[in-house]
Amino acid sequence: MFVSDCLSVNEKGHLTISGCDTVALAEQYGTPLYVMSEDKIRDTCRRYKASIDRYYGGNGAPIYASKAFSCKEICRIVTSEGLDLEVVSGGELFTALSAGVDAKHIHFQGNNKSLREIEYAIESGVGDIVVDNLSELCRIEKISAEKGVVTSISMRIKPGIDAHTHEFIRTGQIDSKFGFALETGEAFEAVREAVRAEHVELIGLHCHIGSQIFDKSPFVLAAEVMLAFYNKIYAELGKKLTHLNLGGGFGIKYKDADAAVAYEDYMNDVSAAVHASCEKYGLTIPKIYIEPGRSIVGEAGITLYTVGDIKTIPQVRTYVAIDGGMYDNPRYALYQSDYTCLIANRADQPANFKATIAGKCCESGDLIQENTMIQKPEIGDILAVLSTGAYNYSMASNYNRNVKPACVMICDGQSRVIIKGETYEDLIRNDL
Ligand SMILES: Cc1ncc(COP(=O)(O)O)c(C=O)c1O
Ligand SMILES: N[C@@H](CCCC[NH3+])C(=O)O
Repeated sequence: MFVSDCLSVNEKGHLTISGCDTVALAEQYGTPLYVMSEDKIRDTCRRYKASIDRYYGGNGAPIYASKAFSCKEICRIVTSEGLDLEVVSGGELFTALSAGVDAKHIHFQGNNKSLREIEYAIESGVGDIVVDNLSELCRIEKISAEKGVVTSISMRIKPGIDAHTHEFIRTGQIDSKFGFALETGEAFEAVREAVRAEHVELIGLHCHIGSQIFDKSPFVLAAEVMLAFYNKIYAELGKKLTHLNLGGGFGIKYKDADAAVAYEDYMNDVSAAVHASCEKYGLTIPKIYIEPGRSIVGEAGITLYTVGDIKTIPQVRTYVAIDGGMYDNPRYALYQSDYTCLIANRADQPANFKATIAGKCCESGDLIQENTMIQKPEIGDILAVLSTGAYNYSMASNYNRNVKPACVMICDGQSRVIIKGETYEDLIRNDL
């Protein structure tokens, strides 16, 4: 009924998340409020881990792409389930290390890592730095030489695959700022450089074709393209790699109509392609990594707001104004992303009222959803936006000097704060 299996309705007609009444949560913690289900996150981690175990005998791991939601508690939860962690900035690395994540299980991505970030990654002993471009390779080589260490690296390859998703969140096609192109020979030359370099050890290849992808075929194609390249490196350079990271990007449900594919199905088809390609080239199956972010936390999260005003413009539309907006969820403003919205305190009622959900920022485009069907709203209602666990908190800002909401985690029917809500004092902390 409600996009995610951790959501339901109780006898009061209130929306629940993993057994907790969302209206009670809004009362206890205030709104806006991010709410995450630990049960759901752990369940998804276990499904991914079981797939790596089933198809590759555990040789490899799922890596949680922490950009989807980076905070200490989520880092602790996913790594306690045996996942590795991907970080893309010094800040995400600091968060992961502060949470106690073993640096060897951290993969450092990014298309323009600063000198400071590279030094920090090397000093911390991260397991794998994923190199995006030649200048970065030179920087890593130089810093490693200065420190007298050999740094493990992978190369980010653009497999030339145009996945069907929003233009801004595609990354694997040739016109992308990320990685080395295969078609032009750039990737091969970069690998040759990496193999020559003395203070880096090239362990593997990485690709990521985009995000929120429902179709299985681009993932299968990417695996085939990457293994052909993996083989070429051995055949022509005599370099045996050991790791292949096939990226993330699996689609989740934002609306009930979204045709999300079960993760096991992706894994089944992709692993069939991996096994077939390895057999074709006579390769030992490398350690296989996948790097999902959205699909681990997305459907596990909701955001609760209070309705503060309802403004009907005759013959035009009705705006339902909430106490949050693009500062806690910029995704509609950025990508016109779909969301399911509902009145949490009347979740059992029919959604027969057409509303545009407006945020409180000083910006006409500050909307969460336009012309969406919800239960007839009243001022003071709790409005829930579903599937907000990924790329909401992590993309939040302080626009208009709004404070970022708290986040509570639900486990076994109990709630606990995992991120405190910001205060006005937090806003001026660094002001001089
Ligand atoms: C390199 C890389 N890995 C992993 C991810 C995670 O993708 P998703 O959250 O769609 O699973 C992304 C984001 O698209 C990415 O850029
Ligand atoms: N931030 C995007 C996805 C980017 C994925 C990271 N490369 C979203 O909200 O959908």
